[in-house]
Amino acid sequence: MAHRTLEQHISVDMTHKKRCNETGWGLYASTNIAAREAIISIERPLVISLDIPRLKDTCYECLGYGSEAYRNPERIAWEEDKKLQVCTGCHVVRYCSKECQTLSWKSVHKHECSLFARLHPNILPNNVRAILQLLLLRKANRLPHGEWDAFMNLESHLQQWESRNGRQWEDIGLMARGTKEYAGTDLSEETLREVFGKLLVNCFTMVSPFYDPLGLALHPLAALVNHSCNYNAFVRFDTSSHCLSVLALRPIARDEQIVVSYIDATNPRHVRQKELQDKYFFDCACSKCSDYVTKEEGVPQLPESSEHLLVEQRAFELLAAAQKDTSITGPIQKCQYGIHILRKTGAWPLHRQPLASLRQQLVVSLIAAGQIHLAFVHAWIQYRSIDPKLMTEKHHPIRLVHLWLVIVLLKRIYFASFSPTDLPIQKYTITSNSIMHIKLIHYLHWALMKRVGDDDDGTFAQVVRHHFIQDGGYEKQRYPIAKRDDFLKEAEKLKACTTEILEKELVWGESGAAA
Ligand SMILES: C[S@@+](CC[C@H](N)C(=O)[O-])C[C@H]1O[C@@H](n2cnc3c(N)ncnc32)[C@H](O)[C@@H]1O
Repeated sequence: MAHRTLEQHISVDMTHKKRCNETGWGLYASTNIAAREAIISIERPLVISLDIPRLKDTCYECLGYGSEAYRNPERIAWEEDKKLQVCTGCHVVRYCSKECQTLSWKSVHKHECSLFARLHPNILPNNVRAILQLLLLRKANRLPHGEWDAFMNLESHLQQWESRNGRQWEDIGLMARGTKEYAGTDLSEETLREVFGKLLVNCFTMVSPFYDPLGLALHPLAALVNHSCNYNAFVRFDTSSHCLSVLALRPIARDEQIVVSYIDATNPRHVRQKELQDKYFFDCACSKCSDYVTKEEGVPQLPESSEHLLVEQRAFELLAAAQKDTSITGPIQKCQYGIHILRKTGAWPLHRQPLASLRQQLVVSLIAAGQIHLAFVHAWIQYRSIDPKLMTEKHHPIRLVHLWLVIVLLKRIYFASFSPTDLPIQKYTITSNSIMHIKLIHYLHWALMKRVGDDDDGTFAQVVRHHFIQDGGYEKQRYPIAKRDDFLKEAEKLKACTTEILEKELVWGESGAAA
């Protein structure tokens, strides 16, 4: 079989590479690039690997969601129901159709299936599966021409991992030893340690078109994009086409460096700096890290007092604990308490972290607990009051996904057969006027359509358009303008409801903030 070259996988590339002392190699715009334009598009990155929980509810080939995914509240945004069939060879990976299974078998799975079967019921972590796949394809001479060499030229920070001599260095050693045994490769353990170092430093978190984390992905060209907390580009995955793209967030001038954010850039400066040093071995010197106060967000980069620092630390701990908690009420309580202790200080505007992340986690946890009405109110606060401060571009992909979530929740409320149990929502319930409710959904969907634009052919844009057409959106498009007064009344109701819920966060009763 003829091998595809590195270039054949790259359908768009508007960059050239340059090296500088501080940041190593980086990618620069080779022409003026408009906001939202694709800078790089790569069909089938060199490596993609699903997280262990996602192997159960995600098709191993097209990465579409199976029906199991509905139990995962983060995936509320995707409304596609597929029954997945497990591979009868290994009992590890699943497919939504025979076609997907055949494609996957031919391209990768036949090389790894018997190994997965041998280890079953144990499943290797995603980074080990990623490297095994790479080595097995290399051994079978099935890697696209040039990609192995390009991968081996990437930064590994191996010496720094070694001199830090921490837990991660131990893990790198263990993974290298295990992989050598499983893949039967001619590469030495030293080279395999280097291979793992390269994976850790250069992979992206692979997300669905709705930004649900799915696993990891790596491609040697995209790996050359450097970091800035004040980024001008973002990474997107269109799962069904396996396309990894880097898109411009704002206009980028010719010869300007393309920079994405490796981390959550909305976090406080000291948290960002620590994460970048821990995972990528550098001190960020971007414009956002150099300012004492972040101009756009208007919040101090460092907590103002030791008391605030302690509260911030506690709130971050509560956030991490809520993310891990698999019970129904536990994560809700943790988020609400974290929100309460931050807001009680009087120093945390709604968009200051980790307050914003606690609210986002609260939305996810409330959906999991079936408290759709309350989840909607918090999602609404996030979309209206928090996102515009944290992400100034109206078309920022996370803002669009949050708006989509608001629409999906409003739809769920409309079709829900139950009434809200939460008192403030009962008082102002937005379902009281069902015609208005439908119009609000349509109005927001229309606003989202405008922000997505007509020329975006990504999966997210396609799903948004598909649902708009299915709901008869184009015929109804005049409603919002004709009934502006009704909308204002509805907006007042929503505002009163959010104000009451926000006030309650300042009080901590025996059964929590919402008591
Ligand atoms: C994914 S690689 C990016 C390509 C890399 N510059 C190279 O030469 O291969 C990540 C590494 O690039 C470097 N890097 C990325 N962004 C940086 C920044 N803003 N300042 C300093 N170094 C940076 C760090 O060494 C980091 O571990």
